[in-house]
Amino acid sequence: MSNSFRLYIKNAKQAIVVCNNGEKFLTKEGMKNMSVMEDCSLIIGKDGLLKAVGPADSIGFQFRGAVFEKVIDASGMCVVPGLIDAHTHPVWAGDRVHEFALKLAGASYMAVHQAGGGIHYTVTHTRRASLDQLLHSLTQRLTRMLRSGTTLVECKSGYGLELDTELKMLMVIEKARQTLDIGISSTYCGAHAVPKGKTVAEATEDIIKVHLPKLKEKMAQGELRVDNIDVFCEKGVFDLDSTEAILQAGTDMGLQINFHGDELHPMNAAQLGAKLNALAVSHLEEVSDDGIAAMAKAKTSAVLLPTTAYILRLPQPRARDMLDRGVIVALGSDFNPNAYCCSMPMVMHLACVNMRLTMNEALAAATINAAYALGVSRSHGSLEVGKQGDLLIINSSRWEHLIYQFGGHQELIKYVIIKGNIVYENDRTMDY
Ligand SMILES: N=CN[C@@H](CCC(=O)O)C(=O)O
Ligand SMILES: [Zn+2]
Repeated sequence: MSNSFRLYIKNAKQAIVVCNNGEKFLTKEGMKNMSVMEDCSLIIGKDGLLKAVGPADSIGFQFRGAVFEKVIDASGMCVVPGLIDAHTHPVWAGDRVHEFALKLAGASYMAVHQAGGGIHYTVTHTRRASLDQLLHSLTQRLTRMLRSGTTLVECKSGYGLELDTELKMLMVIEKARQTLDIGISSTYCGAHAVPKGKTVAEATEDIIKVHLPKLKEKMAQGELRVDNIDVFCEKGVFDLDSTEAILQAGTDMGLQINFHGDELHPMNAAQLGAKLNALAVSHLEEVSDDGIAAMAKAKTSAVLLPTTAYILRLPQPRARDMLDRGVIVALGSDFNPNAYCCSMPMVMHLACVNMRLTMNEALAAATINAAYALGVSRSHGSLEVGKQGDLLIINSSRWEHLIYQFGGHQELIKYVIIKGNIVYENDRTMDY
């Protein structure tokens, strides 16, 4: 075995490894007993994978004489896995700050959408934008996410609604994947709204007969990598039958299902997700008891989005009922022009206060369970030997400060590390 490694992090006060038995996800009990090590060191190899995680003394002894490209003395600091954001819409042009004012004055999300604003407004601007413009703004947004501790992010298309713009968005995501440090899971979301001038049936047919075959061709040629398929299943958008047809066509071409459901109206989307073996259904503010039971049984994870319920003043998703019944709960920022939030620490804080998650539950939901929602919990989501060396070093002697200090992550996160490389070092941390 080689005696030369990429990174040695020594003497951390705490390392929150999250789980240590190769679990693919955690449900309520596992989240409660999340694995925390005191006085710990970690080693990451030149392949970017974790080689050792354990007591500082024994790691020091075991690796005496080894050569490290970089050593970080983490005395008094904490190590947590890189955060995983399981739901974002980060590729778009044209902000909607004017609509924020309308919503503050009482307009509902759907009233704005049906009046031609909302997603339609963003579609108009995104269709006009060049690939380079979209890539520039995406890069800035993903950089903000990275500096807030996100090391893997799901990125959706969905502001094109016609083939060329959907492909342009997916190509922008692909270029970001190839050039940026942050990990990306790419999602085709051509069924994000029914385009103006088309019926639901026409839009569904266009997606199944035109968009998906083209996507399949580009994926086969190695031009694009797409991991997931998404539909906005909602009253006045895509109904349950058209949602099922689109998701089934996506799964037939090898995409993982991860879709918007039961957000503004109860749609039985959770049951549909369970029936189709979806990896995840997002939102779920209006999920029924039967939907919760079906998701628990099928191991379809619930991606909860605290910013959406907060900004739109929706009822909170019933996170406690989901946890009590064994649903795999994950978190996402839902970054989009309606919910402009790049920070998973703030998302975790909102999940704790508004959805009544414990801090342990919030961290598990933003790490191992978000990895599960994206189908990557074999390689991501915990600090276990053999997994990718993605982690944060926090300038605090207790990890919970990352959640407790609302908005304080900018002064707390000292290092963001991906595959053992320091991708962000923050000189402005303060340890109180
Ligand atoms: N609900 C549908 N999609 C997004 C909002 C997109 C938008 O308003 O631009 C969401 O998840 O919140
Ligand atoms: Zn969304």
